[in-house]
Amino acid sequence: MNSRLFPILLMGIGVFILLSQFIRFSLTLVLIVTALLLLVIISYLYIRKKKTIISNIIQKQNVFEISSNNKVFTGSILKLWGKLEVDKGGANFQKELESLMETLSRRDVGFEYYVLTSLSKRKAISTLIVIKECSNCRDLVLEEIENIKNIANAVSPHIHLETVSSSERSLPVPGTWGNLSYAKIFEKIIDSPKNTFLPNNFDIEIGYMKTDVLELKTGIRSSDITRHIGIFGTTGSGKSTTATTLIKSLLEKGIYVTILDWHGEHVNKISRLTLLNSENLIKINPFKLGDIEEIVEILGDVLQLTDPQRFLLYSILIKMRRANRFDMKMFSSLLRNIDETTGWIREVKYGLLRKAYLLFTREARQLFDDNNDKDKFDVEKLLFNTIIDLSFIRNLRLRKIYGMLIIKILSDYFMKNRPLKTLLLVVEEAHNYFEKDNDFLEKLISEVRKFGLGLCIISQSPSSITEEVLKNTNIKIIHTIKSDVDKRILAESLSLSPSLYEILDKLDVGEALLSAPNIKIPIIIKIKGNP
Ligand SMILES: Nc1ncnc2c1ncn2[C@@H]1O[C@H](COP(=O)(O)OP(=O)(O)OP(=O)(O)O)[C@@H](O)[C@H]1O
Repeated sequence: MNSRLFPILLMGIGVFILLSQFIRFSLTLVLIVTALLLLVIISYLYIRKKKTIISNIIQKQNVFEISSNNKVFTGSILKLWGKLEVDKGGANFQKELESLMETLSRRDVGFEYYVLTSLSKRKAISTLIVIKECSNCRDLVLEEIENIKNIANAVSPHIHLETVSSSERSLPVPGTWGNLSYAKIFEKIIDSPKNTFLPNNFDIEIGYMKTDVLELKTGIRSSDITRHIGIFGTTGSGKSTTATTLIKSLLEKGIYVTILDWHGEHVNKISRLTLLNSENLIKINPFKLGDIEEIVEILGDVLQLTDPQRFLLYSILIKMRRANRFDMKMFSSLLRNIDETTGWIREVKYGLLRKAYLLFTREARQLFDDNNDKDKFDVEKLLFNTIIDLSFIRNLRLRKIYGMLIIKILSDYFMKNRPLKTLLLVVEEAHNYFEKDNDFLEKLISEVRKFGLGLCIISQSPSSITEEVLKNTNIKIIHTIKSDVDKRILAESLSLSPSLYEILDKLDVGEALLSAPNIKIPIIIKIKGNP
């Protein structure tokens, strides 16, 4: 019991005895009054004891002194910083902090240590509070701070301790709140996107996004795939794996996929897709396919024809249509029989013959020569859900022509038939097709979206792809990019913030920057590995 209770009790009893000389009290009244008196005194003392009264806080030279219930506590506060040495990353701050706390907890020098974390305005700061019950002991506290800094140097070399100077803001002293356990983190800006930016409206899951506290599944909307997809990244950064993850998710949703596989990378990776290669190749007759101008555009681009040579090619194709003959022999004979009325025509004719010679080679005939005059084939049956392995076509220009003709067949089919189905045409090594301004491809990419055909353009060299095509890929999945030109072009097309631009060449394999219509700002995600 409190030492002040006895004098007060004695005083109360004395007053009562004095009064009892003048007034006659009954015994019961005496007992009741005494009990009440005792109750009041005990309650008063109990309430007084429960209250913690901080009467004074003084801060001087980064050392504070707190007077609380007639006791004095002296201490200091140190801010925790993570130090990263350039070119020597890999510091595990959390582990180092734990070693520091463990070492401090073994110290028996009368100090107490608290790690206190404040969270405000998307910023978290952790501090180490060093405190001891003592008065007039600033020097002792300063000495202990020096000791702690030396300990930190030894056991947690990447943690820097900085004394916090006084501020206008007052916070409750931890001890007054009981034995709380505090989180341990360093000062950092929490850069996780605000709730409104989180990509939660997706139905095609492709990976997850890491925030400071959790991993959030993330993806794109299947309804956006006709707005075209671009997957970019340096060799080995994870492009094909990302495409495979995406394709498998799309197939599960009932969306059709056709892969134009330049290097045969996808062969055997997706069992649900039929493989087309040299064994079961579909022969295509380029002279028979739709719009003559587009055929001239495709052949002219690959064979690098001059404008007069394109014109000559155009006139030959018109003649083939009129004669209703589309075989290579007819093409060859019409070309050879062009009147050499002027030297200029002769020059153009032999220039075209020289360049078109590629179309008469054995390899070309295996791909294009279609003598049986069949002008229709079942596009859905033959081309939907297939991997077209182009790697067996040795001549790269023939490979490109064949790939472009497949793109044309599919786009014509969607535009003419509007099949109420959605197909994603995956174009691996897309810079081989979209490398220069090509009216056919530019027109195609802006038009086909309305008809249910989406393109997924995969390339390690976005700077080689025409700007129009890059602009038209509304979903971009960008793996690490090392070349400055490529980084700049992608950053400009997405108006990236300087911090995201800096990250572009530092992403790990499988990590990517995702920009899509279902998210407000680009985010860094980890793509699911091959499911
Ligand atoms: N999301 C991922 N998770 C785990 N591993 C991955 C991931 N993405 C890629 N990898 C690994 O990285 C390697 C290269 O991946 P991938 O072939 O997809 O890269 P790429 O960019 O297509 O390369 P290239 O341009 O040479 O074709 C593979 O061995 C793959 O296992």
